Amino acid sequence: MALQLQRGARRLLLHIGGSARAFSGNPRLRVLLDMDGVIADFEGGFLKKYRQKFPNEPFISLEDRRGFWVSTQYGELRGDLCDKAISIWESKNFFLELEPLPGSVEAVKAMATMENTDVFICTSPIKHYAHCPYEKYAWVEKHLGPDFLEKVILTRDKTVVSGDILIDDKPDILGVEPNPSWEHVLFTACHNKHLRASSTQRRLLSWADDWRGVLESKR
Ligand SMILES: Cc1cn([C@H]2C[C@H](OP(=O)(O)O)[C@@H](CO)O2)c(=O)[nH]c1=O
Ligand SMILES: [Mg+2]
Repeated sequence: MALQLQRGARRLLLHIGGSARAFSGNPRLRVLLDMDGVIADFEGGFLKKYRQKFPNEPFISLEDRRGFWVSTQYGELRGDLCDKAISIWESKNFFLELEPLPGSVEAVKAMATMENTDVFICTSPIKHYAHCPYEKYAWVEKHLGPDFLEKVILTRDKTVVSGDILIDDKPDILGVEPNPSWEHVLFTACHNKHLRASSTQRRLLSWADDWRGVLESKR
């Protein structure tokens, strides 16, 4: 009963947004930024390397992408294309060579210098761990600088990480914590742009969108 009341109160505070943090007395805003699809161009990098490796196979243009998992849509196109797609992001240098999404590096650097703001990169490695975790760190060092290595959180479950806001391109972010502390702001990507906005989910359309306004709304 007490636990239920506590959870209810927490949900209410989360519901009224930034004031939950204000009540807690912490003046600092903690921002969690997803990596692939938010600051690094996973979809563009995938399509480029897939077409290079399999020039005679059908492909899905970014315009026609639907659903979060690339391999699912390729598997629907033709069964064997699922494994061909997976072979791309399991290859050495796939994650390292992703281009930054337009404006992302500038925005992340600007955000990190804002007063009362803590920025973390919160990203999930693929389970084929031969290259991905190393390359994610190397990417951060290359594009954001060595100091940012302090800010990398690698986790397969983002619900257990605490923060005020999580900017992420995955529409459903699930894990063991049913009530994560953060508000998920959906970053628009080719695979999610056709989804109908849920009444509670806010979006950031790109890094040209008003990310400063979104952060301010949480203070
Ligand atoms: C397989 C796959 C992974 N990813 C990204 C998401 C995760 O990174 P991030 O958490 O930085 O968005 C990572 C592991 O799944 O690769 C896609 O964006 N699409 C895919 O189809
Ligand atoms: Mg992502």
